[in-house]
Amino acid sequence: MTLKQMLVGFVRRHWAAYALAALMLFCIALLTVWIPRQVGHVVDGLVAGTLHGDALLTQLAFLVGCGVLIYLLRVGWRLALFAAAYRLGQELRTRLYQVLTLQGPVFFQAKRTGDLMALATNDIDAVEMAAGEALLAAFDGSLTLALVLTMMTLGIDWRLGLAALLPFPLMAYAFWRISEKVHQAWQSSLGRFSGLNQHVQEGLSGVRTLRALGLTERNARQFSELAESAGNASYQAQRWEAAFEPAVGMTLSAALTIALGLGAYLVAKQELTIGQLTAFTMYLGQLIWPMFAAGWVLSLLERGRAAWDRLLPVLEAPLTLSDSGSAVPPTAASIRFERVSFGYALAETAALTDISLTLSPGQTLGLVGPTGAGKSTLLHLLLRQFEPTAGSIHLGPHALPELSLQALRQGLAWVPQEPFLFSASIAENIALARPEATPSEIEAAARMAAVHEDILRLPAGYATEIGERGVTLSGGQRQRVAIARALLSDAPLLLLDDALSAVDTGTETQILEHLRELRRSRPDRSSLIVSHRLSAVMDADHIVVLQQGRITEQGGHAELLSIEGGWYAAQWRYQQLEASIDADE
Ligand SMILES: Nc1ncnc2c1ncn2[C@@H]1O[C@H](COP(=O)(O)OP(=O)(O)OP(=O)(O)O)[C@@H](O)[C@H]1O
Repeated sequence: MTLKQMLVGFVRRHWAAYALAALMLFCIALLTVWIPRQVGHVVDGLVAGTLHGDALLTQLAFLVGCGVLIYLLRVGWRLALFAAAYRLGQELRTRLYQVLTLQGPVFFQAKRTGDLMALATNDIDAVEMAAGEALLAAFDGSLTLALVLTMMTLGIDWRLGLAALLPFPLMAYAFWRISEKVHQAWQSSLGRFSGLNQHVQEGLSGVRTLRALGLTERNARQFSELAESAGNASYQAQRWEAAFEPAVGMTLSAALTIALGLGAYLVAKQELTIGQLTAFTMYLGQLIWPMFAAGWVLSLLERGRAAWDRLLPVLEAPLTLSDSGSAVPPTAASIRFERVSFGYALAETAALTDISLTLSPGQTLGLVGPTGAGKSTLLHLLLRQFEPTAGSIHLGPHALPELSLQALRQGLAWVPQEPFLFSASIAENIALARPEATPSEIEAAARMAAVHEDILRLPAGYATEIGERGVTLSGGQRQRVAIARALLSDAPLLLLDDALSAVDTGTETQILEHLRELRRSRPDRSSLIVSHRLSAVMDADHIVVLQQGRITEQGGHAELLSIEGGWYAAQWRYQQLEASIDADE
């Protein structure tokens, strides 16, 4: 879809606002062309000595009244128009946001956050301007041009009108060449602004790391270079836009010279009155606005087109995951992986190979293995962030694609390795998946996640603001807030991805004990616990060891310990030794 098609569709949907603005502009244009004609009559009346006294005052009052009316109508059309244009900005932003929330990680791996933010702000603003200012200025300019030309040629003298138009084709050619350059310059400017945005976003997110590594100066230098390059690109675009002005000025000066020369000749031949020549030169002056409007409209449209060319591929990008399932998710969670394999797009080796495993309702499955073994990847497949390249995954009786993504994700309470907390109160962060939860339910979840006492020590307890504008929580506290969030949701399957790595072993034992109690009271709930620390999974009903994407050992804790030379047994001994050294210290 081109910018033009999109704008036509939008104007059709909001035709009433555009029609109202156009009607007001039409009245303005009529009044505007009527004024010089009236001034011409007044001048001729004064020259002939037929206009004086009350009649003269009435005429002048009439002219002032017209001026006030034009002013009011101008305010009116801008209000009507901008209300419509803002609606386009809002529609596009909502559409972009919806697209982004539906896309999977594959999409975000290929896109930079700074770019996406620039699209949602700068680029949509540019399209909004094209739908607002540009469309109406185009209408206003064309209307004024048509009326002024009619008055000049039919109302005054057609020979003078045609002669004054002689320089205009040259101006049209200049406009065409300049608008090409403006388009290229805006394309480059919007792209560089995106790069600048990306730099700011990364710089602010990683400001502590940059400071710790002593890289702030280098980063500031890079920023300054990017800012200069973005500034230059924008300046270049403005320079080309500025070229419209001299083109208008030169054309009008040439037209005025021709009009005055020929006009003087016609006056001398008494084929034109001085009043008519005065009115004609006033009309020529009125052509300034349509000419400027043309330059302005062209530059706004070119900027809008450059922004639309960047927005459209994102708005129309196919979803990286199909979402056509309609099955109802089961209330009791069981999972089944059947010969599942998966490789990341750019990776040379498979992240998971031939994985088969089962988790029954009410049971706990432990997933362990060395770093990079594929544990998180297995959870990502379960969350349908990626599709397996072979095999299938079932939640209850349904293969995952049979469920809608929304239904699937509502059935899973996932605590990632690095949970994200929003800039909101602790209570709101815990109640994210169930905003209607009562304070006592939130507190019960926090107690189960062993974070209640920590929260009470914060300045405003559960109402304490966290995130960028509030207090910063420790890694372990963040993990426990995220666990409380997961426990508060009604999802029957709890997925902990190394979610206890930052808490001490005492707290870990406490949380695991609470989880066991929860399972006894809700036997339909199951858990999948990924952990580096084997103590977190030793009581699980079944433990699976992953190494280099394959299952190498599985069974109960005791069974795995008895495997001679096995990874689990060796790791258990090592971790026990480590714990006893820690205890001695
Ligand atoms: N988005 C990605 N793109 C490409 N390769 C990836 C991606 N995410 C993970 N990998 C690779 O897939 C393999 C498995 O990674 P995964 O994160 O699942 O391991 P893990 O067992 O969870 O590791 P850890 O215990 O360190 O969290 C690793 O080799 C990793 O480098």
